[in-house]
Amino acid sequence: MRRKLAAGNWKMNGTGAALAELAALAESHSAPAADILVCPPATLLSRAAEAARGIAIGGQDCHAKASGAHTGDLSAAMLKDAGASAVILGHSERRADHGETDAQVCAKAEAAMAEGLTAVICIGETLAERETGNTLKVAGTQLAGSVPANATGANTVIAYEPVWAIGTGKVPTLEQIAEVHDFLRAELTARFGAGTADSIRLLYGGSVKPSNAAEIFAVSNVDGALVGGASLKAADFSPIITALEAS
Ligand SMILES: O=C[C@H](O)COP(=O)(O)O
Repeated sequence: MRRKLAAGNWKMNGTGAALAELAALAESHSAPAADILVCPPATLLSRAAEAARGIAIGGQDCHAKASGAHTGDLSAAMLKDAGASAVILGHSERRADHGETDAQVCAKAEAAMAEGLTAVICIGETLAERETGNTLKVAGTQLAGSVPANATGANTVIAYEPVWAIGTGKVPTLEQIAEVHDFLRAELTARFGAGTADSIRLLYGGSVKPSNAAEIFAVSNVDGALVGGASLKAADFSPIITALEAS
């Protein structure tokens, strides 16, 4: 049985004052029936780890190399040292802004896993790809190229995030979410076998809010959510976590 996961991605939002939201979240969910992960900007990782009290903390990216001349980058070991237990990799914003390829995402995931971090690997189609009927083809290609061969339920989480649903208020139909999540589970089963595939959590991401969370969490093979905007305030993220716990 997969334990549900509510993951928050603060993206490039938040200074020290935002840690009050994390503290409030921890206060409201001291014994959660689902795993909770918050991924703040790297500048807040250490302080977030102190404020989190039971909530896991994650980074939003890491370099594939352990150290070296890579100005501005952070290694998996650095994230771990700052208190992270997970890292988001291959988010569509990084794929778009920094040209990250599936192979690069895979190398980063291998580096994260080698440090004992859980890799939250993001995939998802653009609107043009959906409208041309290529959603599953894109999802399958990204999954195959971005997920390392040593993936397990302990070191890997997959987040399906349609690019057109991120920060737009647009959400796929529940049937569309189910189609992709069922497909991803089948692809993982074909590659890793049922035992491993059944242990890897599949998150949905893209305009998840308190008002739509429960119906999304009822969808086949949805094991939680990767939440952007609605993870910034405890008042928004908390009811999403509660909906997940009840699902
Ligand atoms: O990583 C989170 C996703 O990009 C979703 O963002 P959003 O909830 O603001 O649409």
